[in-house]
Amino acid sequence: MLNTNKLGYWYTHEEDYLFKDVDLTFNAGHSYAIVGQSGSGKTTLVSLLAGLDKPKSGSIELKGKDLNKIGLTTYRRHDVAIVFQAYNLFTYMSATENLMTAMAITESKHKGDKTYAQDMLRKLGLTDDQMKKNVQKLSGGQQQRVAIARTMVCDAPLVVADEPTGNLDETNTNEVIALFQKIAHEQGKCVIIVTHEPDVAKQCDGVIRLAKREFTWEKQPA
Ligand SMILES: Nc1ncnc2c1ncn2[C@@H]1O[C@H](COP(=O)(O)OP(=O)(O)OP(=O)(O)O)[C@@H](O)[C@H]1O
Repeated sequence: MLNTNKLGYWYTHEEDYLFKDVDLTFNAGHSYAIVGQSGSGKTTLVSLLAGLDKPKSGSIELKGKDLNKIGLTTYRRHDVAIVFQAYNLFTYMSATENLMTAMAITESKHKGDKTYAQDMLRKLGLTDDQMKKNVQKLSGGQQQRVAIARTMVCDAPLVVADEPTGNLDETNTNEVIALFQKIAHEQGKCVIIVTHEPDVAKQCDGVIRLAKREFTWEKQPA
């Protein structure tokens, strides 16, 4: 699905690189955790994988095609769905409206289908009353569920999440991770999650650790 070829990144000088010559492969139908100490470059890596920034060296390919050839705007609109710690929902809209907007922007095949959006929110545990409310009136766990539902109604084959459980308690964390597993195993998407939490990493099919400027596989999907 997605692979990096000799990927490298640095912010100021090349000699202060965060990582270099990184070759990683991410497959459809699996979830992956990216772990490593604070400041090691995890967020930077997923920003590149999500097409939010360009590599300084090497390249990233989706199904064998360089992201630069696809075009980062097209890639972000059609191929990747992003979940942030801070939810990044449209705060002046309801949960249903957030999903409807995402489907419209990404040209999802379910564009305009309100029942589909509501069914997805229901599946993720939101009540009819909650999905009509302005999202700011929902709890953190409920807002993160809306953000995840948003990735599920879009057709993007790739889901990238940066600390998606950072603001959640243990129960909500477990539920959110179970949802990511469903997205990978039942919808056949490729899910990549940056996390500080060992319990979250443990539940993913693959674990990649960034240390000493190198990414290494701690666990590879079966
Ligand atoms: N825009 C920027 N300009 C310069 N340096 C930056 C910028 N963004 C991040 N950095 C530096 O790059 C390094 C890697 O940052 P990054 O956020 O990718 O790490 P991380 O592993 O995700 O950290 P954390 O676990 O704390 O979120 C850090 O030392 C950070 O200070």
